[in-house]
Amino acid sequence: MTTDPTAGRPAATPSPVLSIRGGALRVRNRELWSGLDLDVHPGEFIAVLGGNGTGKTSLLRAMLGERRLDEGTVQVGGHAAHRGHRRIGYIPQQKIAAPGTPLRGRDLVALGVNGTRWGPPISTRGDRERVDALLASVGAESYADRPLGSLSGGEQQRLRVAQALADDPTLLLCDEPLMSLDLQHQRAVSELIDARRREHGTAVVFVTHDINPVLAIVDRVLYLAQGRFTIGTPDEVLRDDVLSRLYGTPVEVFRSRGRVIVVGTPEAEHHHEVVA
Ligand SMILES: Nc1ncnc2c1ncn2[C@@H]1O[C@H](COP(=O)(O)OP(=O)(O)OP(=O)(O)O)[C@@H](O)[C@H]1O
Repeated sequence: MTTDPTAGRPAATPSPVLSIRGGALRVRNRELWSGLDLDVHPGEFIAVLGGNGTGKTSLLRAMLGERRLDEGTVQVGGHAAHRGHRRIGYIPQQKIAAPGTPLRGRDLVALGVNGTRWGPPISTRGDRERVDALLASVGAESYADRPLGSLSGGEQQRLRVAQALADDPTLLLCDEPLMSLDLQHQRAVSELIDARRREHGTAVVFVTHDINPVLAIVDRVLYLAQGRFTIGTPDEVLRDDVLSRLYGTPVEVFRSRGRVIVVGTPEAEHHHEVVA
């Protein structure tokens, strides 16, 4: 197991945006993981991989200050994580709006701009211009005035990205943002997030079941399994020996046409699906 919080990174890097020391989480007397040290630096893209219930969402909630770690500390920008941090953008696990939802895409993005995510409607000209710029940045102008419930999953997800970028975040937390999107929209949403971190130095923590759509842009992987974890570059982590040690069972990693396929994990056997 790799425990070095800077594993896989070159020396002499700027101060971390996010820093976890000795992190541990437990649910109902079950340890999800412990001893987690992780530094995430400006512009870094960290993928968090792992099967169902390994604590990926709980980890993001600890970064958001919505859940306390059972041990250890989480700092964002040098201060203890707390709720309502203005410089954290959050894309929660996708919820497609019901067909009758009257809220428009423009309103969703405006909620991110006007101070609190659930605050009053915006009114100032500056805010309206900011909403227009955000809508343009995700290519959503043409459907911004339609009710959310009438938009496709990919269109809604672009709007969620725009909302998460509204506060000019230094840290962007994404919880399965590609879930139920087709390949074209997976690529489009990944590119939006990648552009943000390249152009603004936003650090990205990206929870995903499938690393393949973002394999080319991931700097490091935090892989959670069996109450343990490992951290490193995709080449360091996505290997037979490393994952076999992590899972405690023989696991094979195949690479084909730029894709990674992991075979032999308990998740793959139970769900007949590829994990990474
Ligand atoms: N509020 C809660 N109360 C009790 N148990 C919880 C709570 N939130 C999460 N858990 C449990 O903690 C474990 C980790 O949940 P979490 O949602 O973090 O996992 P995950 O890795 O994000 O899973 P998935 O891939 O299925 O979304 C699960 O067993 C879950 O049932």
